[in-house]
Amino acid sequence: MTNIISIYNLSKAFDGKKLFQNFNFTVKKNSVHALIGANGAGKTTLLRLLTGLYEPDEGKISVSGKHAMLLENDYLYEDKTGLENLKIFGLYFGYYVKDYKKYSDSLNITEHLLKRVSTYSKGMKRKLSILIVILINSEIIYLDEPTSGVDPLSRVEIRKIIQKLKEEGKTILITSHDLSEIEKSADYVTMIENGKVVFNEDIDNIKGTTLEELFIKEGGDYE
Ligand SMILES: Nc1ncnc2c1ncn2[C@@H]1O[C@H](COP(=O)(O)OP(=O)(O)OP(=O)(O)O)[C@@H](O)[C@H]1O
Repeated sequence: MTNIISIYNLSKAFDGKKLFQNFNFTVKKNSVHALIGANGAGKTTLLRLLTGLYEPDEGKISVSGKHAMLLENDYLYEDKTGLENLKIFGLYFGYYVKDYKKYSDSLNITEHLLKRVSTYSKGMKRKLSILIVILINSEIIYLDEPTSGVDPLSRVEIRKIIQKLKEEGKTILITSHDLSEIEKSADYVTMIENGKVVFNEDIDNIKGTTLEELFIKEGGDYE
């Protein structure tokens, strides 16, 4: 499998403090790759570097394809319905709203789309944001904490949609603190700490030990 994302020798500092130094990282095309690490490890910053929001100080970042990103927080029009949100974001991003049903059914939010977002639970808002990101139909999908604050049933639905996207040929890079969820949905896991790769594994190679055990062994302060 070819690499769709390659980071070579990245350095990035904030206010003179180095976060990433000689950092190397690759993501295989059409895989589900998880980035884990304690608070402040650099996961969101890495996504910002990949999406061009931040410039590297040194090194090379190569991304072969268009991306869309689920942000850490949901930015939705609370006083509009779910469907109206889909339409508004469709205007911004240039997607056709008619293509949404197969995904909204999998996410189990179709029947809620005529309700105002202000009546939604955190899980429903997260799923609506994910639906918008999916409809953008880019090759690479970044999901920053997709299951944070989400109920167990919605977590299963989000996991299923990630697999569906993979079957459609997408590449998905997820940041998460939800290690049991990552074990179920990722093909590859990279743990970062203080801007360094602590381990980078094929999920099949860590079977027998849990990600949580590995995380603690490698020094992360898992909450
Ligand atoms: N624009 C910025 N200016 C100054 N410091 C920054 C900036 N962006 C990120 N940082 C610093 O980089 C470090 C990593 O933050 P980041 O949000 O990437 O961590 P994270 O792994 O995503 O954490 P969390 O799990 O809490 O979301 C933090 O110490 C943060 O203060």
